[in-house]
Amino acid sequence: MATLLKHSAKYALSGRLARLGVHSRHGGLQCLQPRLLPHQRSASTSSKILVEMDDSTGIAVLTMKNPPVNSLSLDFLTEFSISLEKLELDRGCRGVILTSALPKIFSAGLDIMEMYGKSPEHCGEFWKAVQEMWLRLYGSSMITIAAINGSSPAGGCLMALACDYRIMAENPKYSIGLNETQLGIVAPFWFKDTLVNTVGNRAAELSLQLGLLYSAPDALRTGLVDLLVPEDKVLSTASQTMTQWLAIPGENAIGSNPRVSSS
Ligand SMILES: CCC/C=C/C(=O)SCCNC(=O)CCNC(=O)[C@H](O)C(C)(C)COP(=O)([O-])OP(=O)([O-])OC[C@H]1O[C@@H](n2cnc3c(N)ncnc32)[C@H](O)[C@@H]1OP(=O)([O-])[O-]
Repeated sequence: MATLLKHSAKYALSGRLARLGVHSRHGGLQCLQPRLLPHQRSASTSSKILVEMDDSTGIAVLTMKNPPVNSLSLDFLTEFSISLEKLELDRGCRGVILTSALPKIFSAGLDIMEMYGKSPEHCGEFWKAVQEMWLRLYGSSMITIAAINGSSPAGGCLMALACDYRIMAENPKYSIGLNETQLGIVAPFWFKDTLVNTVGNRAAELSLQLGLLYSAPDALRTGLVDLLVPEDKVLSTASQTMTQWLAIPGENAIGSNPRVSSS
């Protein structure tokens, strides 16, 4: 499995590099651009993803900024996979925190406009990009933490589930879950497997069959997320947690991960 994940995650992206520089259809959002200290660098080349690498800690923060709701369009997914691949190849990078620049939304999931009225070729390319995003995150050799600072339905939840650890803002208005059934869609088996691996069989059955969206407290109770913290502490807690994980000697935290080490 590990070999499959790693090899699948490495297939060429160069043909899609041309998509970089395509601007958001919605545009216009003012994202905060933190001032970087000398040991920090912006590794970002993309308009929809901000990557900030701290060389002193080996931690990168990957911030999604695809307004209005961080929907996972083909352009966005391509940029995401390229950004993650670059970090994977950066020997100094050991951990990635995934978060959102948008207020109240982590990610609204797959961009529904990519699935409506498009050619079979476009749908195929889009679907490949969704799978690639999942393969890259789920099979990453870095520690990955989702700092969930807003709602995260469907594909947004999949993204969070593909990380090693999930920290969510304890705002009861935010929800997370694989709600595809409610949309008349059957979640693919790898969505299901990712959920089962996180919450167990029974909770996953209920969750998928009913298309449940969980409030932040319910998500914690179900095991969909690992920790709730006040909204303004999500990112700092993710950094502290990452530091703990990276303190595990050698590659042991990665090596102990059943999904990476099972083959
Ligand atoms: C096949 C395999 C499985 C499928 C997996 C999936 O992920 S399927 C996907 C399953 N995803 C869902 O079921 C999520 C559905 N979305 C929601 O539940 C809510 O939008 C929200 C909670 C994310 C944000 O609530 P809020 O009150 O803060 O914001 P708002 O609601 O006012 O929306 C603002 C604008 O964003 C637009 N837009 C929204 N989502 C999408 C999208 N996915 N894509 C594109 N666009 C989207 C929305 O139309 C509107 O556009 P407008 O009119 O301004 O041009």
